Amino acid sequence: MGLFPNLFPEMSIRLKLLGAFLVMLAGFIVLAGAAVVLQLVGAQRAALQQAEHVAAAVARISEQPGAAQSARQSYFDSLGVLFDRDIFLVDASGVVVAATDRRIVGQAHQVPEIAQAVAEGRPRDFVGPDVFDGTDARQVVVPLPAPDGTAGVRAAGAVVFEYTQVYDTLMAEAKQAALLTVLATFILAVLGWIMAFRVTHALVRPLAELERTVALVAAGNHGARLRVRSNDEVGRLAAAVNRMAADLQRQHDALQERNADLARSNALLQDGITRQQEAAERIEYLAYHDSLTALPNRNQFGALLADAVARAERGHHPFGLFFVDLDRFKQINDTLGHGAGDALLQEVARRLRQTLRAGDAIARLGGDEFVVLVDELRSDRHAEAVAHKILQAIARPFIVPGYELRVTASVGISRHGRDGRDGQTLMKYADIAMYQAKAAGKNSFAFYSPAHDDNSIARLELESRLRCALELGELELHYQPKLDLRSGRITGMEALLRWPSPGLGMVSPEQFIPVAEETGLIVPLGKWALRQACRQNMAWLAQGLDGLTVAVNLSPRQFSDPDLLTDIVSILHETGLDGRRLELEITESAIMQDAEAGRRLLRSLKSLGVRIAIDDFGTGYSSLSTLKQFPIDTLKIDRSFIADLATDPEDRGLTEAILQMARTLKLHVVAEGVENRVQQAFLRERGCDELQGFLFSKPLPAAEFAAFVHDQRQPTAA
Ligand SMILES: Nc1nc2c(ncn2[C@@H]2O[C@H](COP(=O)(O)O[C@H]3[C@@H](O)[C@H](n4cnc5c(=O)[nH]c(N)nc54)O[C@@H]3COP(=O)(O)O)[C@@H](O)[C@H]2O)c(=O)[nH]1
Repeated sequence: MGLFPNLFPEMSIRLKLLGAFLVMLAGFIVLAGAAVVLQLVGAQRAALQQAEHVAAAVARISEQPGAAQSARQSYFDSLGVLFDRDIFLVDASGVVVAATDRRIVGQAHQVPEIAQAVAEGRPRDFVGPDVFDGTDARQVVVPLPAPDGTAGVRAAGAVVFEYTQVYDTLMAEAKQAALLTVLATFILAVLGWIMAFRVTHALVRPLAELERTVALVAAGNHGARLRVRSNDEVGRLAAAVNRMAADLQRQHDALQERNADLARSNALLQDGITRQQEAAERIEYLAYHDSLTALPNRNQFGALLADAVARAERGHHPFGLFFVDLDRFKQINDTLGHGAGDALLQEVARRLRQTLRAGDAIARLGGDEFVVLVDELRSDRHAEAVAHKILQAIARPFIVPGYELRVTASVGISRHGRDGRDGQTLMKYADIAMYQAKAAGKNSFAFYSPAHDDNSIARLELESRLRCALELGELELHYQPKLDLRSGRITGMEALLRWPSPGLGMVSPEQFIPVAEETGLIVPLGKWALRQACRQNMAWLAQGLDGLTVAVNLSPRQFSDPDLLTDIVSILHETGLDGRRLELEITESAIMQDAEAGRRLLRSLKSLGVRIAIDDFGTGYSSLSTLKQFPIDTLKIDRSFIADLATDPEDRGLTEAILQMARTLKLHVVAEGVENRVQQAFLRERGCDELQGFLFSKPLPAAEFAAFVHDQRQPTAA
C-alpha cells in the first residue's frame, strides 16, 4: 500500500479528480470564510482598542493632580473639536463632571457597567444607553488611575467614550474587505471548478479512449487504434497500446493462417480417413455382398448356411435350400448385351426379396445363380409352395431397357436332415436338383433325389465318352435335304452330327451337343464336322451331285473361337470346296455375343463366298432390322413356329411377318421342321423359298442322302 491508499477503488478517476477538486474548493472557501471572520473581528477589536486608547489617554490627563474643573472642561471642549463623539468624565457616583458636550455636565449617568468599572478599577466596554437619547451605543469605560498607579482598586471616576462611530467606520471598512474576499472566493471557486472540469476531462478522455480501445483489442478487434494526441505519459501509453495491438494483429493473422492451414490439413486428413473408412466399409461390404444386386454373396451365404445348420442340429425345424437358375440367361446376355443382363438380374433379385419372407435368406452366387434358404421348412408342400412362388415371380414379364422379356427359371430343392446334414452337401444337392429341373423341361422345380446323382455321373461319363468318340472316329454326319419350294429340287442339305456309341447306342445331339458346348469339346467336334461336310460335298460333286450347298451348324462357342476363320480357310483350301457351296448356320445369340467382332467375322467369311444363315430364327430377341446390319443370306424359321402353323394363329402371324420382312430385306428364307402338306401349302402361299423337314426326309447317312438326291433328280417316267 502506498502513501495514499486507494480509498475508493470502484470510483472512476473522473469522480475521484472532481472529488479532490471539491475538497480543495471547500477548504479554500473555509479559509476565505475564516479570513472574513478575522477581518470583522479585527475591525471590532481595533475600534475597541482605539476607543480604550483614547479613553485611557483622556483618563490620564483628567486625573492630573491639581487640575481645576474648568481646565478639565476646557480639555473636554478641545476633545469635542477632535472627536465628533461623546467623551465624558463621571465621578464615582456616576455624575458627569466634564464632557465634550457641556449640556450633560452635572447629569447623573447611572449605568451598571460604568459603576462596575469604577468599582473594580478596570476598563470595560459594553453596549448600553446613550447619555443623550438612551439608545444603545458602544461605549468604553476607563477608570481614572489610582494616585499610586495601582490598578484593580476603586477609582475616583471614569472616562466614558461612546465609540459607535469609530466602530461603525472600522466595521464598514472590514465588511467591504470581507465582501471583496467573498466575491474573490466565489470567482476563484467558479474558475477553479471550470478548471477542474477541464483538467479532469483532459486527463480522463484519453484514458477512457484507452480503456475502450484496449477492450476492443481484447475482444478480438485487433485493428482498433488510438489517436496519439500528445507526447506525454498518456500519449506514450496510447502509442504503446497501438504497437501492442499491431503486434497482436500480426500474431492473430499468423495464428489464423496457421489455423486455416491446420483446418485444411485436418480436412484433408478427415477426407482421407473418411475415404479410407468408406473404402474399408466398401471392401467389407463387397466381401459379403453381391455388388450387382446387393444381395448377400457366396461368402455371407456360407455363414448364414452354417448358422442354419447349427440351429437345425439343435432341434429346430429343418431348413430347405432352393437353388434358382434362370433358363436361357446366357442367350439373353449374349443377345441383348450385359447391360440388359444386369438389369434382368437386379429385377430378379428384387422380385425374390419381394416374394419371399423377410426371414428367408436370399443370395446371389454368381452369374444367374441365386440361392434361397428357407428356415423352418415344415413339409414338402411348404417347399413346393415356396418354389411355386419363386417360379411365378420370375415368370412375370420383365421390362429391361428397350425390351419386354419373358424369362423362366429352374429350381432345385434340398432339405436339411432328409438330404444331408452339412451345408456343402446340401448346396451340392440343391444344384443337382436344379439341373434335374432343367433337364425336365425348365420352368419347373425338383427335389433332390439320390437318383439325380446318377444323372450327374452319367453327364460326366458322357463327356469322357464323347472325348474318346471324337478320337476314335465314332461320330458321323447325317444330311437332311433342303428343297426349293418352287422347283421342288434339292438345293442342299444340313449336316447333322450323329453319335452311334458302341456303349450307349445312338446318342442324340440334344444330349451330347450341350455337354460338348459346356466343356469346350464343341470346338474340335465342330471343326471335324465342318471338314467332313466339305469333304463329303466335294465327294458328291465328284459323283455328279453338283449344285448342292452344304449347311453346317456353328455353336456360339465355335463362333467366338479366334481360330474359326483360319480353320475354315484351311478346310476350304484342303478340301477344295468352293466357298459358295458352304453355308454356316449360326444363331442370333452367337452373333450378338460381340456384335462388332461378329460383323467382322461374317464379312471375312462372306469374302470367301461362304453363305450365312441365321438358325432358329424367331426364338431370339433380335429384330430383322438389327440383323440387317450383318451380311446375312438366309433366315431359317425355327421349327417350333412351323409345328403349330395349322393350329396356332400367333405362329402363323409370326411366320407371315418373318416372310414378308425377309422379302423386303431380300433375304432367302428356309422353313425347318416341315412335317405335313398343310405347312407346306401355307409356306408356299406366303412365298417361302426352301423347306426342310421330315415331310421330305429325315437326316440321312451320306450314302442314303446321295441315293435320295439321285432318285429325286431321276426324270420321272412319262
Ligand atoms: N453345333 C452343332 N450343332 C449340331 C450339330 N448337329 C446337330 N446339332 C444340333 O443339335 C440339335 C439337335 O439336332 P438334331 O437332333 O439333329 O435335330 C435336327 C433335325 O433332326 C431336326 N428336324 C429336322 N426336321 C424335322 C422335323 O420335320 N420334325 C422334327 N421334330 N425335327 C426335325 O431339327 C434339328 C435341326 O435343327 P437346326 O440345327 O436348328 O436346324 C439341333 O439344334 C442341331 O442344330 C453340329 O454339327 N454342330
